[in-house]
Amino acid sequence: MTETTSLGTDETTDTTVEPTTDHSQTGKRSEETPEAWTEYAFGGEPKMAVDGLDVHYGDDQALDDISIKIPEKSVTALIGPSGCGKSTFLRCLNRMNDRIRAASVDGTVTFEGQDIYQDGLDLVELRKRVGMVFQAPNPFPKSIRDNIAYGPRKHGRVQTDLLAKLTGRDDSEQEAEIVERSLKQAAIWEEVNDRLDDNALGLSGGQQQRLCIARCLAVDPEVILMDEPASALDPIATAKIEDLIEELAEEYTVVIVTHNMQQAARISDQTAVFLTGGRLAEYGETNQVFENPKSQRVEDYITGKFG
Ligand SMILES: Nc1ncnc2c1ncn2[C@@H]1O[C@H](COP(=O)(O)OP(=O)(O)OP(=O)(O)O)[C@@H](O)[C@H]1O
Repeated sequence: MTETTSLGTDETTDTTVEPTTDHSQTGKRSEETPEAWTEYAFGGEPKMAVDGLDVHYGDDQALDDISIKIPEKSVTALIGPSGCGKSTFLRCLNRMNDRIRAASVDGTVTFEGQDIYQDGLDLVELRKRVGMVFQAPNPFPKSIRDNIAYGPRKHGRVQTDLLAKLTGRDDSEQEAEIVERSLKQAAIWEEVNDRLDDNALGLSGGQQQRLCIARCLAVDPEVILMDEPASALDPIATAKIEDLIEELAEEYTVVIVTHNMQQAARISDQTAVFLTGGRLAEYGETNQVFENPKSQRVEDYITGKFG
């Protein structure tokens, strides 16, 4: 994830430069993006829908008129060259950009038809329903158990502290169930169930990332946003995360930013390709986007001609 305060065109990633390929044989055009290239007709109501989204950091535009409908219980991959706005887009889905002073967001983002940018929206509730997992695993410097129980305690779902006990309420059993269920869902229970009181920082990087996924699951989200969740991990840990994401998509709506095109092709149901300038070049069913892209620029990007 790029977290900078200055903007500017990086010549090495400037995909606004036309590729040198002769497109006359393919009939694909690279300069325009017809709506048909980004309108993915999947049938049914979208879990989330983004319409005419523009994001600026100060005077610099990071996203330009993005419209996407995200189907539920599936994996949506966001790919594209560095700096094209993938992380910015992801952060718009649970209003994490609100925390960036320079960011201004225009357009509409709905969650099950409800505008998430409407005044007075409960952001804690939104981020509970639309959870996020970051590139670098970021467990709290607490025990494994406390990491998982943190959210349920904060949201008042379980009370296990001294005051609760004094007032006759003790949800320790319920908390233990949430901890076990979340760790099992994140495929890490077997590795940690005998050391739940150990500090989470003692786990390996891959284990820490699955712990962070478990922490996100503990508050029962409906959508899970993942920003390059495996980029800091070795191939074995990455494979575990990929398997886990595919399993999670049976129950949750997953939106993942990845630099790894093979990963996107392996695990996602639909793929959105962003290109420099913060524009959406193509959005559709993953096999179609990778095997028969409508956009020449997307084909050039996927085949490694630039980016
Ligand atoms: N906090 C910020 N303040 C100012 N500009 C930002 C900020 N975050 C991102 N940008 C700028 O917005 C543009 C899009 O950045 P973003 O991180 O969303 O792209 P990305 O596609 O996720 O990049 P990468 O693949 O390198 O993580 C870039 O030009 C970046 O410099």
